[in-house]
Amino acid sequence: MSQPEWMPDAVTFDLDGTLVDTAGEIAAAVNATLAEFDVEARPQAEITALIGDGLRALMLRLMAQLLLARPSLAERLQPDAALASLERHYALRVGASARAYPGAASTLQALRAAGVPTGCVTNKDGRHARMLLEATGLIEHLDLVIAGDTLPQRKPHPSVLRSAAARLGVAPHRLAHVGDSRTDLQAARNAGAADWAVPHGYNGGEPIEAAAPGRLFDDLGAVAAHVLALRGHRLAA
Ligand SMILES: O=C(O)COP(=O)(O)O
Ligand SMILES: [Mg+2]
Repeated sequence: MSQPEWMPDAVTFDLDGTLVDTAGEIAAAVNATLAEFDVEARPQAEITALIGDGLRALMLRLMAQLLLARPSLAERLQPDAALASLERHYALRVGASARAYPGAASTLQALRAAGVPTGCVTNKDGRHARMLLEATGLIEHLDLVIAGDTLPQRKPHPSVLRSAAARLGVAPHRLAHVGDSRTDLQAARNAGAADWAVPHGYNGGEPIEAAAPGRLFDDLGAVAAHVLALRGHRLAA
């Protein structure tokens, strides 16, 4: 007799690039910051490729790239001032143009209706994450939000998804985490959770296939369809 397929008891989702397409407003905030320091705008793709470890990390990496190419920019692009400016510009825009990916709300809803708790685990700061989840209406379909400043560590540290699992009342190996980036897959593997992915996100500008996800879904709707089919199978047996 064949083994029944592994089925999660809870599912967590990454935010940027997984539940919500935030790249446009992040790039707009970054370019508004650069303009304030008299630095020319960068292409959206260059900024998008830096999303994944939080806003501060994004800006510091972008500045390192810019300063490498043009050391003289150091005179006017100071890290503390640039980070403070980005915080202001992003706070003005967060949730304004970001859109939930197709199927985000219905997927969360369907999972919960089937008795599978849902969470959002992001490296974004909590205040920004909450604003986005409220603006997109996803917050009401989530049992848990863990942001980049909720715990002492952030993804991919093993404690993050272990803590998510504990708060959702399941063992880490009963959790599936769905993400758009290598960081998410690593966070899942480090915690002993399933490393699932969707292809529509950012992942440093590289296809997520290169990071060998345990399971790659075409879209968010396919995640719910998969879990519900497994549960139906299990319930019917
Ligand atoms: O804000 C970021 O850079 C990353 O956020 P994410 O963990 O939701 O992808
Ligand atoms: Mg992401």
